[in-house]
Amino acid sequence: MSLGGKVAVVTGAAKGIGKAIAEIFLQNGAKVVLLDVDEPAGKSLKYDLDQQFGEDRSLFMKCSVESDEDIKAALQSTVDIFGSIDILCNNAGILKEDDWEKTISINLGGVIRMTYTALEHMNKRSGGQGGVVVNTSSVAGLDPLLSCPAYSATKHGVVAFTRAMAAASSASEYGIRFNVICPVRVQTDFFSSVSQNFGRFSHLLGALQKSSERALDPSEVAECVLDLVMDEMKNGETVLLSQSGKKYVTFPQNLW
Ligand SMILES: NC(=O)C1=CN([C@@H]2O[C@H](COP(=O)(O)OP(=O)(O)OC[C@H]3O[C@@H](n4cnc5c(N)ncnc54)[C@H](O)[C@@H]3O)[C@@H](O)[C@H]2O)C=CC1
Ligand SMILES: CCCCC/C=C\C=C\C(=O)C/C=C\C/C=C\CCCC(=O)O
Repeated sequence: MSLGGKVAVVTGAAKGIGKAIAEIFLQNGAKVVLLDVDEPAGKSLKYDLDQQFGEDRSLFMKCSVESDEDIKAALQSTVDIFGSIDILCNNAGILKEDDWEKTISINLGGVIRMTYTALEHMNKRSGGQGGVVVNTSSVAGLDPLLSCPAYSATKHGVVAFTRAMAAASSASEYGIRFNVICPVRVQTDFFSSVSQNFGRFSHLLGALQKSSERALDPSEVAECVLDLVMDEMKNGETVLLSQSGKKYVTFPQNLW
């Protein structure tokens, strides 16, 4: 799949992993819609990207993945301005164990809300052109972290939702592939304040730390996302991304 002429929507795009995903898509010829709640950071990134790629290659829209209204408006504007949605990256996420309802609403609810609204534009069965969705889970979506049970639950949910949607899309001929990435620690602002966000489990922080292991660079995660977008054979894949590279995760089959 070439990205020339394709339109990608990325949530949590103003910084960190989302920013790296947006950049690699632009480098590969796509148009990119940057969605984020952080308006100053989003506008500043849009300005920088305009200098590198030209003003007509990206849009920034303030959009919370918690808001159906924001999502509907952002995706309709995307189609009105750029003509289609070909790629969706559900990447926005937070970790606040002491506000677990918000953590669930953004990390899992946001993925489901965005996906169902995007389907209205992408689904081949309802006039769309098909495409690909890549969701950002975490290693915590495969191996729960004891210091953040709610965050781990949301990331397990993102893996399950992605796998179920891949199967549902194939069975229903939506023409949309679904894949999920599960990175270990990545060097972003996520970690600069994370130590205050473990709430009642703060005393467990550090129990699993492997300080000798380097954090991944966001660009390494973006390369993995690009592979999953470009390779049309990839559907229903769960990719664990660690310091030793990427590994396609297999799950037990025929359990019932
Ligand atoms: N940094 C890490 O070590 C890892 C991060 N992840 C996941 O990667 C994703 C991105 O994380 P980072 O780039 O590290 O974090 P980050 O904190 O650098 O960036 C997250 C972005 O999401 C935005 N955001 C927050 N709430 C939002 C909402 N309601 N609607 C729209 N945007 C919203 C923020 O404004 C921010 O720009 C998250 O889902 C995170 O759980 C997964 C594994 C490791
Ligand atoms: C400082 C080393 C942390 C290792 C965490 C590895 C992966 C992180 C994945 C994420 O999605 C980020 C989520 C939470 C990580 C923050 C701290 C984890 C601390 C783990 C622990 O000691 O319980």
